[in-house]
Amino acid sequence: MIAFATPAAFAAALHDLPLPDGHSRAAAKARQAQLTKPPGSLGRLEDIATFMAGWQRRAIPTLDRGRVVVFAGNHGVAARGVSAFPPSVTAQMVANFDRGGAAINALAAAAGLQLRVVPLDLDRPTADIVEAPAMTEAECLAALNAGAAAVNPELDLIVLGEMGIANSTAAAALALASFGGDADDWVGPGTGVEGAALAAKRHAVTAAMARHGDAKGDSFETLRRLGGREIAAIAGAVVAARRVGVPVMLDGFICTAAIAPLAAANPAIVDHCVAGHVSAEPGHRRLLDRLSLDPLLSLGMRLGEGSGGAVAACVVRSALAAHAGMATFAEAGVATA
Ligand SMILES: O=C(O)c1ccc[n+]([C@@H]2O[C@H](COP(=O)([O-])O)[C@@H](O)[C@H]2O)c1
Ligand SMILES: Cc1cc2nc[nH]c2cc1C
Repeated sequence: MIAFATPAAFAAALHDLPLPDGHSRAAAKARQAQLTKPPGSLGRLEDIATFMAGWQRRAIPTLDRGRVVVFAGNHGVAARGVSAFPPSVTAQMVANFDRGGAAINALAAAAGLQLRVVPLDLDRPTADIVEAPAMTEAECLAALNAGAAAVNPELDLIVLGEMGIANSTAAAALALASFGGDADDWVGPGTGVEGAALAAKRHAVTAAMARHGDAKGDSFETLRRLGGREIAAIAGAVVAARRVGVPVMLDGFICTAAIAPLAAANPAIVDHCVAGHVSAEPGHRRLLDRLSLDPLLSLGMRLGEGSGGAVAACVVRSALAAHAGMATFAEAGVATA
């Protein structure tokens, strides 16, 4: 299992990243060319099969062991009135996940994925990022390692999700620190703020950036100062998954923002990741563009909790079913072009 002992060890894990297996990719591509369809006619499904083959290191990849992991955390910046909901909702939704009543329970089951929920110190919110670093070094390392611990090397796919009232403020700050621009480029309604609350959110992101902006260029420090526990856990999970060769399905704006500081340090960190969807949060499209990620779906979703990633996993399942199950031209006796 992967663990990061120090901030320097985390930074080092972002370099010399493992590559997909070229032979398995080539074998999958060759198989696609032999299946009974005009070449390329399954479009993106063909690319998904090849992608999964490379990371799973086999010509015929599977989705028998897929897992959704939802990390939850609370945020001190919530006290600034930047969310439409009170922070108590984070723990209440975790209880709802545990009872099976949330969207992700239904969507993970529909996608044939196991669901794991990881609450991270919910009764100890991170510090308000306008006033102080969100986390201490030890807290940030613990969160990164909680993420890494959720990655079983035997998984065929891991779908990452989050729950945390006010975390779209932290996500906007991370995107700003990683890719520049101004607060307006990255701040949006989140759970549904408008008017004075939206202005408070914009102000919080601008002020947090003024305080912590000198950390940009250092992915650990950026996560520690501007992120949150569930966000750092996603970052840790993405790095750990890469080191053990497990492909990752990303969810919405917050989930994607978690890897923005990593991609700023090494853009190749996204190579084992698929963007499940583009959420309705306006900054998400911009962030995906900066990461050169092309989302599979655009459904107007903005829920988080891994929901968009779980729906997109159904597309992966379809891609792999066609790849494994179709006959070749030779097997079916169908004439080639
Ligand atoms: O995934 C998204 O793109 C997304 C967009 C807006 C809101 N959310 C969810 O809503 C919460 C963050 O919104 P907020 O307004 O509390 O910052 C958090 O629990 C997220 O999972 C998620
Ligand atoms: C009810 C609710 C459910 C959520 N799931 C993810 N983020 C959420 C935010 C709220 C407010």
